[in-house]
Amino acid sequence: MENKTEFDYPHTFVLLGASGDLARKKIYPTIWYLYRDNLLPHNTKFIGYARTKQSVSEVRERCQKYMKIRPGEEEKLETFWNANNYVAGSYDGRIDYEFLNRIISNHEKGPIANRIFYLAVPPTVFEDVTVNIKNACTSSKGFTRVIIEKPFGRDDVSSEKLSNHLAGLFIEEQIYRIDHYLGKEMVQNLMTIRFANQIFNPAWNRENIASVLISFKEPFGTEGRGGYFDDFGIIRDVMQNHLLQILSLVAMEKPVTLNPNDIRDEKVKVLRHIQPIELKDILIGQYVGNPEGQGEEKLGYLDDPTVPGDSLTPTYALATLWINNARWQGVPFILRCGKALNERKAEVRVQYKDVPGDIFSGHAKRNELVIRVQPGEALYLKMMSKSPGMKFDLVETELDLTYSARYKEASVPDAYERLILDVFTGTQMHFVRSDELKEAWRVFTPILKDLEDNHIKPVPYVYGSRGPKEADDKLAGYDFKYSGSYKWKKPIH
Ligand SMILES: NC(=O)C1=CN([C@@H]2O[C@H](COP(=O)(O)OP(=O)(O)OC[C@H]3O[C@@H](n4cnc5c(N)ncnc54)[C@H](OP(=O)(O)O)[C@@H]3O)[C@@H](O)[C@H]2O)C=CC1
Ligand SMILES: O=C1O[C@H](COP(=O)(O)O)[C@@H](O)[C@H](O)[C@H]1O
Repeated sequence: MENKTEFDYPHTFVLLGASGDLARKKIYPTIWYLYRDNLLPHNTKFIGYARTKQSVSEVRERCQKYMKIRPGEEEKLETFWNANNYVAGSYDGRIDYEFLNRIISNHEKGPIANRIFYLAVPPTVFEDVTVNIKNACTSSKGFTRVIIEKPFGRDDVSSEKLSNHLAGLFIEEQIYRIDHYLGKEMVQNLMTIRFANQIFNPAWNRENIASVLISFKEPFGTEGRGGYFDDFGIIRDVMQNHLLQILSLVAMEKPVTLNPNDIRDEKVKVLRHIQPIELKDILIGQYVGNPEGQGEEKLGYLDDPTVPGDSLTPTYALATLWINNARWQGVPFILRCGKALNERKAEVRVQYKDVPGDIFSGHAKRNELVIRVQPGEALYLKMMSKSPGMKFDLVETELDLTYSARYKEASVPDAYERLILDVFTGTQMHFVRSDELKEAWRVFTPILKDLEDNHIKPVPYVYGSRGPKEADDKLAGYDFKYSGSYKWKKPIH
């Protein structure tokens, strides 16, 4: 008898919210890349579902410019779109989902057939959609998995309500909560760096590390999309999820095995050691226009017509978290994120303590291990060395692993590509479990409430700057030393 694997059975990928921005710009292109690279089960069909009446050709046309089609791929692209279907239906009408179910069933020949539902829909229809998937579209002869995107609520209460709702419909193994930062190369590398290198592990603690700075910077503002953002703000948009996920990977203990639940158990454990953030440990900012800037840079957050003129929503935040365990007690973990800043950057900066027993008259600067998530994946360790030649002076230098130089042939997949493929293969290592989410909201809900209830005014900062000046003073107060003396020379390869 022929030996079939999971990948030989029919799979259906249903994209709910197929007419929207996320679907067009991110999800259709992602499933195309996976299909193009033959990474998906060969018998996979794709169905778009949304209220808008449209044909597959219209979906295709709208996605075209985001698909990055290379010469020679035209034929494959045709077969991709031939494997697509589109169903127009409501989000709350069971009858529409029964119709969707019939369409899915049409190609499910054989004893096993698996289904994946991607919810690229606004949170307002989340409950209706999931109830209808459960009642009308669950696979009767294979797995049913649902992928959901943030926001997973806006505080502890609403998040718990959503978790309870989902738990009433699906088991945790069916729920894939996306935090796309968990799909990024260097975020995935954190565990390897820490646990596959004896040089880092013994010094990864409060005896050696002064502070940890985790940053996210974006060089553009809300650009007319402030309506959505204003309801959430940068803390909910980036800090409570992406930056906290990175923190948990930097700070957690070594998991028992690489099993996804062992890893997530450790992430939950370290989060449980974190106290809710206090007002004294946070600084919030909001960008104002730069009169000398160009185009959008001239406009402040409040100039966005979709934002209320008196909005106090932060577009920048710096918060310090304290982990009260034996490894980290007293070490500030500083999370910093903002929009309309001077550059695009996401990085982890582990700053080591000053060398005790100084014999270099105060010239030795602190070591820093920098893990740059983007742009341009890199890991570099800033260190002191003797200046080359006759002199005995110190120089600041680095051990540098820049991916573009070291791995010239490697192509780093996009975060969504990895994560969607993980859903097909059933690996939940890079997805957020409900108890992780609960801990994240426990840490952030009180401070969000404090900021909102007390109408705390964000500090203004200029579009295109490094953020509020006060943020650097705050950093210095948390034992993060910046000397400004490090000079990097890009190597010539
Ligand atoms: N492999 C590679 O590609 C490597 C690249 N480099 C590059 O060299 C450059 C310098 O390296 P880097 O590690 O950033 O070293 P630096 O110590 O020079 O840090 C520079 C960063 O410090 C921050 N900063 C500036 N002023 C202050 C202040 N008053 N207080 C606190 N922080 C401040 C700024 O970032 P922010 O605005 O975020 O606060 C700035 O980008 C970077 O562009 C880096 O990417 C270096 C080594 C290897
Ligand atoms: O989740 C979000 O992330 C993006 C930034 O993602 P990146 O992969 O481009 O770094 C951010 O722009 C958006 O506001 C936020 O919701």
